[in-house]
Amino acid sequence: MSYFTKATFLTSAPSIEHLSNSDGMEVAFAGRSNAGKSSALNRLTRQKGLARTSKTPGRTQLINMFELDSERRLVDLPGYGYAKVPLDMKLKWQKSLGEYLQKRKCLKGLVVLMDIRHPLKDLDQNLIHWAVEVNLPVLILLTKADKLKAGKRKAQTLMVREASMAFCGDVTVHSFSSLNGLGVPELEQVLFKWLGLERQLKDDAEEIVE
Ligand SMILES: Nc1nc2c(ncn2[C@@H]2O[C@H](COP(=O)(O)OP(=O)(O)OP(=O)(O)O)[C@@H](O)[C@H]2O)c(=O)[nH]1
Ligand SMILES: [Mg+2]
Repeated sequence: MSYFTKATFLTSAPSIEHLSNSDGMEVAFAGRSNAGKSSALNRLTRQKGLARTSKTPGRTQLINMFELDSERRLVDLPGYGYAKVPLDMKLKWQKSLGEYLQKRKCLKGLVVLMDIRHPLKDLDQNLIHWAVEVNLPVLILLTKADKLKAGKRKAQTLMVREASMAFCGDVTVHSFSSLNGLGVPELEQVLFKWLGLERQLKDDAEEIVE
């Protein structure tokens, strides 16, 4: 059984300023509205209803925190870039997201999710730049990879890998599908590393062998 299946809902916060506990370690999932952040968290944790997903963009307005163990958390951030959100709210969100990346000491890495068919929009690039500036490692997941045939999927992944080199930081790119599980082992491996759980990875692997 994967370590991540034990995730439980911890708390919701209306904004980053309201986040309390900054002990331990956390990894945040960010991306445009509808990119598939909540679906990815559900797939990772093998819990269909852990994070709320929706066909309507902008569904996750709150920051939702999930606990893995007493020292480790996963964070589902509200999506950005949804056209119908008023401009002042958009600006406020961008400002607080920037502060979260800069100031939150327990943040160990950022997973940036982008639809494989429309990657690296302006706001995605800004976010990755902010993360790289504060030396935060970034994992780009190209979501909904099941929507493309293998050839196009590989071409898109290579294109984003090449483009991401321009960020000059610790940026890794994988294609991902919450529908069929593509990219889940790669995601798990990166999270184990960021959360200081390489030992757990070994245990999980041994369990599979047994
Ligand atoms: N085919 C396919 N659909 C997906 C995948 N991931 C998410 N979706 C669909 O995309 C829509 C949005 O998914 P969510 O997980 O709610 O997206 P989100 O990024 O959390 O959206 P917000 O909370 O609004 O920012 C839903 O209809 C999902 O079923 C995927 O890997 N493949
Ligand atoms: Mg969501």
